[in-house]
Formats: sequence, C-alpha cells, structure tokens
Amino acid sequence: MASSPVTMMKMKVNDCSPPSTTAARLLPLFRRHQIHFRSSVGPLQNPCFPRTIITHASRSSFSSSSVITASMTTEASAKVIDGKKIAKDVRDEIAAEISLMKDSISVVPGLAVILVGDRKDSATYVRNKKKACEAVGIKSYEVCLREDSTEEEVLKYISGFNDDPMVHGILVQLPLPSHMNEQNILNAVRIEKDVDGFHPLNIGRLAMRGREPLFVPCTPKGCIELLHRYNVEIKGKRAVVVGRSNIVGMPAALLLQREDATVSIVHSRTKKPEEITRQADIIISAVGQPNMVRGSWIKPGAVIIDVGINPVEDATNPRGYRLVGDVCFEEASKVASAITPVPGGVGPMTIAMLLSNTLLSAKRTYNY
Ligand SMILES: NC(=O)C1=CN([C@@H]2O[C@H](COP(=O)(O)OP(=O)(O)OC[C@H]3O[C@@H](n4cnc5c(N)ncnc54)[C@H](OP(=O)(O)O)[C@@H]3O)[C@@H](O)[C@H]2O)C=CC1
Ligand SMILES: Nc1nc(=O)c2c([nH]1)NC[C@@H]1CN(c3ccc(C(=O)N[C@@H](CCC(=O)O)C(=O)O)cc3)C=[N+]21
Repeated sequence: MASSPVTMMKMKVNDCSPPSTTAARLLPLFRRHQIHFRSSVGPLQNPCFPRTIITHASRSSFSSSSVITASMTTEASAKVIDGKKIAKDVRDEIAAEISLMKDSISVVPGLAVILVGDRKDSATYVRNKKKACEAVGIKSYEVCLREDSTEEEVLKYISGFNDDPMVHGILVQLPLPSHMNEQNILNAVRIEKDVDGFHPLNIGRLAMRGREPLFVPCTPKGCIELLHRYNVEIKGKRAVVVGRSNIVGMPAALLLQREDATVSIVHSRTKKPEEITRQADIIISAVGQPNMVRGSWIKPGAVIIDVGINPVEDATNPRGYRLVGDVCFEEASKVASAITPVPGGVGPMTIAMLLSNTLLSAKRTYNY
C-alpha cells in the first residue's frame, strides 16, 4: 500500500500547471465575490491538449500552430475562488465564537483525532488540523497508533472519546490500514460526535427530504460554502459531480440536490463523461486523477470546484512533487467563469469545516 505522496505519485499526464499570472487577470465582467453564469465566451475555448507529457518546448510550438486562433491570446480568465482566504474568514468567525463561549460558559470545544499508521500525507493533514484547532481555541486530543495495531485498539480509543465529556468531535483519519474494517470503525463513533459526518445515520439523513443530519461531511460542506460565499446561484442550475465516493462525491451530490440543483453524477463507468460535464453550470470534481477534466469538458461560464489533490512529479519543486487537481487549471480557467485552485481551494475549507462542525457539536451539547 502507498505510504507517502511520493510513493503514491502518479505520472504526469500533461502540463496543466496554473500560469502565475492567472490569479491577477480577473475578468472585469465579475464583481468581487460575485459570479454570474456566462452563456458564452465566443470562440475562445481552448482545444484539448493531447494527454501526453507536454514540455515547455512542445507547448510553445503547440501554441504557435494553426490550432490556436489569434483570439485565444486575449482569452477570458476565470475568477480564482480563493479557498485559503475564505477558510481564514471562517476560522476567524469560529475563533470569535469560541472566545465568547469560553467567557460565558467556561467551555471550549474539543476534537479528538485518531491516526493509524505512518502515511506521510495523513500525518501532514493531522498536523495541520491540530494547528488549526489551536489557532481558534479548540482543544485537540491526538492518538497515533502503529500501522499494525488491531481494530480493537482503535475501537477502544473511540469508546473512550465517546464517553469523554471534554471531546465534542471524533475524527478517524482515512484511509485506515487495509486489515481494518472501516465500516465497523466509523459506525463506532457516536453520531453526536461524528464531526466528519461519515456515520451512516448522518449520511442517510442527508439523503432524505425533511430530515437533517447532525453533521455534513466537511469537504462537500466546504465546496458549498465556497459557492455561497462567492454568491454562485445553485437553485435550478445543472450540477455535475465527478466521483461518487462516500466521503466526497456522493455527499456533494446530495448537498447540491438539497440546494435545488439538478444533479448528475459521473463515475468510472460513465461513458462519454465530457458530454455530461459540458451541460453543467457547476462542476464538483473529486476523482483523484490529475488534470482529467479538460477545458473542452466545460461549458463556457461554468463554475468549477476542484476537490482533487494529486501529487505529480516535479523536479523543480524541492519536495520532488507538486499538487494538482482533477481539473486542468490552465485550460479550464479560460472557459469557466470561476474555478478553485489546487492547492489553496477546497483543501483549506475542509479543515475550516471540521472546526465549524466541532464548534457546532459543543454548542449543541451545552444548548448554547
Ligand atoms: N480537498 C480536500 O479536502 C479533499 C481532497 N480529496 C481528494 O479528492 C480526490 C477524490 O477523493 P475520494 O473521493 O476520497 O476518492 P475515491 O478514490 O474514494 O473515489 C474516487 C471516485 O472517482 C471515480 N473515478 C475514478 N476514476 C475515474 C474516471 N477516470 N472517470 C470518472 N470517475 C472516476 C470513482 O468511480 P467509481 O465509484 O466508479 O470507482 C470514485 O467514485 C482525491 O484526489 C483526494 O485526494 C479527498 C478528500 C478531501
Ligand atoms: N477522516 C478523514 N476526514 C477527512 O476530511 C480526510 C481524511 N480522513 N483523509 C484524507 C482526506 C484528505 N483531506 C484533506 C484535508 C485538507 C487538505 C489541504 O488542506 N490541502 C492543502 C494543501 C496541503 C499540502 O500542501 O500538502 C490545499 O489544498 O491547499 C487536503 C486534503 C481530508 N481528508
């Protein structure tokens, strides 16, 4: 099993790294933090680059070929949805609320994180969660277990945290080692402390009309929060979710549906996925395939939320790799009206939503 982003590394399929100037070239058409769907941007759409490694040399010769028209040099550029900034705003709001809570009822929220094994990426996420908790005033409790621990040991810690009144949220970092039964473990978390929103009862309620889950899974909740804070209208729009995992794709589709979008789901068995995504006003992509969603898959003016976090080889980066999304940013930003970058898009929002769910849980416990 892969043990780090480097060993997990996928081969580079094309060079879609965001041009450094993209963030600065905002469309005058859009007011800050307000996205309107464009019906068309004229003949500006980028043709698909071949799915091969494109070096700088081959790219420049490609762009001077007859395939790209002169108009493409003046192409529109999508607004970049700044997840880092919005996540900071959310964290500031949470910190203010926690400070008030502490002053009035002398309680601070507590989050327990259980990490099993030594995956480097998981260790990084857990470290980042801990830092984020400390910064807003949430007390964090951390358990790190060896890769060869038993399921019973994990269940024992969950049971302890379930009974601990100082702990309002419990997160078991995924993926778990393959010898453990993920379902058994996630089911053991008390739903009142299920801040990840992965308990089947929470997911079931999310899927039912007229029912309310206690917690909404953090990453999909972060995607919707970004759409709301950028004033993207969801109601009545066509949304396509690429990916149907229990933790991102499926709950993202359910949430969009709850927001009155008309939702389609694309997965690994979908034929001609680009024909479906091209109908979308909003695309949320969570597949884990670097740069899979090309410019030609996108309707002009669509809003793109890229959840994918994919390490690709990059010799120029001190880490030897860099993170890219599921969406070819370079192409998509010429067609879409707004797009999240990777990194700096959905990732920081996931952590902000975890803090938000933990605060919500503590408030619920004390009827605050
Ligand atoms: N930004 C963040 O906060 C987070 C980012 N992530 C990232 O999001 C990505 C997805 O994560 P996760 O949902 O856990 O991944 P999973 O591997 O659990 O699910 C991937 C989904 O994508 C589908 N899929 C895979 N290949 C294709 C393809 N070629 N065409 C269409 N659909 C495809 C799969 O279909 P099928 O069901 O048919 O197998 C599956 O539904 C990863 O890059 C992950 O690192 C994840 C969590 C949080
Ligand atoms: N129980 C559980 N809950 C999760 O929510 C969960 C999980 N397990 N397992 C793994 C995935 C992945 N995930 C991310 C969180 C933050 C970033 C994040 O902050 N990313 C930064 C980049 C970080 C970097 O540079 O390495 C960004 O996109 O800007 C990414 C991915 C939560 N997950």
